[in-house]
Amino acid sequence: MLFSKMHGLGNDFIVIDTRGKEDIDYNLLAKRMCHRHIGVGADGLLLVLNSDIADIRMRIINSDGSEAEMCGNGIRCFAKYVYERGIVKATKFKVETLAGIIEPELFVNEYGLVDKVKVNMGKPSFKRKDIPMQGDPESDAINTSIVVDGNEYRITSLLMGVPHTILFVDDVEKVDIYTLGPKIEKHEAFPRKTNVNFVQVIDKNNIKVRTWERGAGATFACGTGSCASVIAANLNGLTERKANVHLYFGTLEIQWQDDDTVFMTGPAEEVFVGEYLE
Ligand SMILES: N[C@H](CCC[C@H](N)C(=O)O)C(=O)O
Repeated sequence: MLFSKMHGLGNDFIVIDTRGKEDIDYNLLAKRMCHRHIGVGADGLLLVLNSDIADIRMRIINSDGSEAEMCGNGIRCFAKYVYERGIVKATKFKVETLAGIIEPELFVNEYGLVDKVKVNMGKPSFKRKDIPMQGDPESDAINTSIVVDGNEYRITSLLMGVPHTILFVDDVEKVDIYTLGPKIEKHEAFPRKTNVNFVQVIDKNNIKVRTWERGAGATFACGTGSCASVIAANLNGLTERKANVHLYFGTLEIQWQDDDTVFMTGPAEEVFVGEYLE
């Protein structure tokens, strides 16, 4: 099976054109191909499929085999993949996902290759029934708290295509993400678990984010998590609605518009193509 290995600021993916190959167990394939030692290695598997309601359809399966509704870094890679292979001809198009229709816009360089993608990520939801999160279904989870191992943590949780929980810290490098991340990811407050973002505010327009992803563990970057982190920082009075998210391999530009729409702009890279032999 032919694949492409891509990444968005170090959040890495295997991309496969699965049009006409729907009879494969992609949850199992994701676990095998994403394995860092006996597979190709990636945070997730992105599938290209036909759509009846948009120009193309994307599925995202985490490295643990669970399927997510959306993937911000992934859709930038996906958009580059389908454009450069002529599967989609336009530089702005609609992608069907489990989180709804997402609209990437490609920036093509002088060689006809995509090096930056601006994505309309849609609108966040703050209601606990949408996140989903325990508590009054109509209430939000802005600046609330949860208890983990007897310790209380201030959090803000919201839905940005997928569930995200944000904690503000003084230094993202000093967070024990491997201990606290999974405990919050699987906390009973979140019926469908949650992605966990540790956020260090630098100033009103700049933050650092370190993410523990639902179904994938610690990643170098998370697109939906970066969007959710800027939204949460603004709601908590810490940043403007437009901010740069500084990550290990570069920066994502996030803008939460007054009409509630979120735009994310950042790079997408293709590293290699290969053939999976299993
Ligand atoms: N890495 C992705 C998020 C994947 C979400 C997935 N981990 C889940 O919610 O199960 C991103 O860039 O937005």
